[in-house]
Amino acid sequence: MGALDSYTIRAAIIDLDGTLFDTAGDFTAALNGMLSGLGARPIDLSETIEYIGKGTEHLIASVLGARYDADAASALFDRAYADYQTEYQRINGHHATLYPGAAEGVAALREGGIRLACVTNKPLRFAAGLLAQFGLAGDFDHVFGGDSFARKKPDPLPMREACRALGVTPAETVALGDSENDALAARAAGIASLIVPYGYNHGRPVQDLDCNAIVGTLLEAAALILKR
Ligand SMILES: O=C(O)COP(=O)(O)O
Ligand SMILES: [Mg+2]
Repeated sequence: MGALDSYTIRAAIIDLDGTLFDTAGDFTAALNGMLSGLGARPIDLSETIEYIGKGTEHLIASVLGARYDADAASALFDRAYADYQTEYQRINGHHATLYPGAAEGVAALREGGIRLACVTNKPLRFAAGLLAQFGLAGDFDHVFGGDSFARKKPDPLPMREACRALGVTPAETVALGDSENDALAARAAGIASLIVPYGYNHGRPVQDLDCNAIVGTLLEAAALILKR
């Protein structure tokens, strides 16, 4: 019995950071550009990874919160947020790599006639820019970012809106992600989910997540979805 045997899947909603791409190096470089302008302690990859996944506001608030008291962190937020975006725009894709099986999984799903949306908490322009750099933009029917809707994952709104845009029901859709934000959003939207173990789940094991299955790669996910 495969994890999706009772489903007829017509669409997949794929997360970006930690699922398609290892972007921890891009995040770390942009944060360090911002932190050096503030004269604050730099960040390393392992600290960055704990904060990725809940969008830019959460990321900046977490980084400042680990370096300043609450009043100083909130006073610095607007400047830090603006500086971070400038830095990220400049370095987007310089350090990012596709995970093994990610491009192959996307290609297999497309060839199998599955409609695809990318739903990420990353700002839309950075997500669209990265997909374009790696030649994947054309594979997605829609791309939605953390600034595309009023609420981000783990709220189900982005998943519901993606289903609407794709012209499918939640029951015909599967979400592929790397974190609790994807699993919770999918569950609340009534969408099945497959989770990869190699991304960013705030330092916690993905085995504890409420999902349909853990899959080693997106290519493995594609095989389950296409029931090959
Ligand atoms: O920008 C983030 O917080 C990461 O977003 P994602 O894991 O939803 O792609
Ligand atoms: Mg992710």
